[in-house]
Amino acid sequence: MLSDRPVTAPVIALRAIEKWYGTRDEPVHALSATDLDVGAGELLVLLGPSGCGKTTLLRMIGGLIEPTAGSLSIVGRSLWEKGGRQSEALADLGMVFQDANLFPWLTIEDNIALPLELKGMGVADRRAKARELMKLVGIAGFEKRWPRELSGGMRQRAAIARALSYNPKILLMDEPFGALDAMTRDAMNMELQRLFLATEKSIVLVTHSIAEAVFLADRIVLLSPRPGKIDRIVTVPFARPRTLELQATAAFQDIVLSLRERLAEIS
Ligand SMILES: Nc1ncnc2c1ncn2[C@@H]1O[C@H](COP(=O)(O)OP(=O)(O)OP(=O)(O)O)[C@@H](O)[C@H]1O
Repeated sequence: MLSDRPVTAPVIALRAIEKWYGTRDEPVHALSATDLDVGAGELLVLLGPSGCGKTTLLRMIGGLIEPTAGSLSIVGRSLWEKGGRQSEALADLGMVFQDANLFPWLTIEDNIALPLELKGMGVADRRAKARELMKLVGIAGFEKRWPRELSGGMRQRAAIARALSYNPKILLMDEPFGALDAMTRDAMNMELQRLFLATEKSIVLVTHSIAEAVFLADRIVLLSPRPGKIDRIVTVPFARPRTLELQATAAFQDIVLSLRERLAEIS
């Protein structure tokens, strides 16, 4: 059975994208020339051993790091302009990191509304939008709370709501649940799947967890290190919505096991 979300025109297209970091010693070849497409409405997971370039790749897609070579387009528009400036394609991207990075002096709703404030939206409209998003991510009722008053999982929900505030087509997530306990992480995986199905975003997510990758992904891009490059791309065949019970099935465990074996070989 193939995934029920067909991959259509790419919303992210990488062509021969490469990254070298200059350091005091030798330059580091973080990613060798890489081609990759992410389809509209696809959930793509980047998986691989420490140092294989997952974060580098995600940050290049997000316009936070400029590639050393290659081209990168977002919904058909080149992300980088001449002179090292990002183009308007940046508006199609929302980012979520391992740490929620909420401002402690702003209420939850004002944290979520901040990108809209920066775009010049009035206070009533942006708070209404924040409330709508809080309902979507399951934290309605906490509008006037401070970030410190929320659990780690709730703070990550707020960070996701903030990333969705200006309605980007693509969500980029760097180990968004890496700091959460196992039960909260399971709950957040279910929540992310619900959001993914409800909003029809494309998502690129970095994780260290093989089970999380197999549970969430339409396709898993396995990267190998020194220098970082794509080792293989694994299509995950399970229909959505997926339940946590799926993880106990032989079919799920088979994919986890083959990825674990390959990870051990390339680490
Ligand atoms: N700013 C930097 N300057 C120099 N080298 C860097 C820099 N950022 C990353 N690197 C190097 O580039 C390589 C890829 O790093 P990156 O953080 O992208 O890997 P990763 O797969 O995300 O690792 P992890 O799973 O540990 O987070 C590593 O060798 C790392 O040491």
